[in-house]
Amino acid sequence: MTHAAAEQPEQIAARAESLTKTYGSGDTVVHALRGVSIDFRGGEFTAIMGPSGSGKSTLMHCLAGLDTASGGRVRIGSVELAGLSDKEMTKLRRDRIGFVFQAFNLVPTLIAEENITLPQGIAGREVDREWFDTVVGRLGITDRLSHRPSELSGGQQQRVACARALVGRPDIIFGDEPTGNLDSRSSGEVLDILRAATDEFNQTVVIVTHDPRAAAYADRVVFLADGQLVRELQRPSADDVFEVMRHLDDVAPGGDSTTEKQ
Ligand SMILES: Nc1ncnc2c1ncn2[C@@H]1O[C@H](COP(=O)(O)OP(=O)(O)OP(=O)(O)O)[C@@H](O)[C@H]1O
Repeated sequence: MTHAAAEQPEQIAARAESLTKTYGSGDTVVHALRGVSIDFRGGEFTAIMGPSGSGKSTLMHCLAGLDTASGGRVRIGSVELAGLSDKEMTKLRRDRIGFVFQAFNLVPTLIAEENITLPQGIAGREVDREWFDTVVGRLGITDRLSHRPSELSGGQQQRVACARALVGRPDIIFGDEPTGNLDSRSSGEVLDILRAATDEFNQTVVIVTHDPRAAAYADRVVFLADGQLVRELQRPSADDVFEVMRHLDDVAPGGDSTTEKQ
């Protein structure tokens, strides 16, 4: 089929189509997503930005199969999430997706190394020791591997969570504020390794961030306002991102954000 070939579906790591998400009903209804359509190409690093409450986390959770959309469709690779059973969804998340989410806490009784390799163990896969050493070395946690999470700083725990997401080399990595707890040096280490995941291993990275400097590591920055995609920048500088954010803050919340559409 020439049409399918032209679309090159294997190049799309994740896709949202007309995604809507509504919380509550009646007077308390919240339209967190109002019809979001977006593709994430394989090997691309995307940052999602937007004012507080604009729907960033909701979009990421729906894309990662952690939350169910109210309407529209989500695809990871060529797999449509709506058609999956709970078991299939768990397998897809385990095999294809890495998470660096603040809510995804480390297991308190396991040392850092065990936390990092846990998903591989559950999946019954061998850990690539060379890649493991590279990841923990680049993240600066080699000397913290035998410590439990309670013996690590918040930033170190965050880097352990990042290592856990990277070690299995998933097709796509979702990060919700992956540098949220980190000082600028540690942030740089996390962002460098996410950048390397795309540049060196053709993995796809999607992060939510409030930090224009973090967004400047991405190939593409997309902006949400009031549940809609309103802007997109390719390879922007931190200053470019900051300028757009400032303008979005002016029109949000609930303003006529669609006028921002390009
Ligand atoms: N479980 C929920 N129940 C009701 N409303 C919710 C729920 N989760 C999110 N919302 C609402 O949906 C909207 C989008 O929330 P979301 O967390 O996606 O925004 P965000 O852009 O990630 O915000 P922030 O930058 O503050 O983390 C907000 O108005 C929020 O209050």
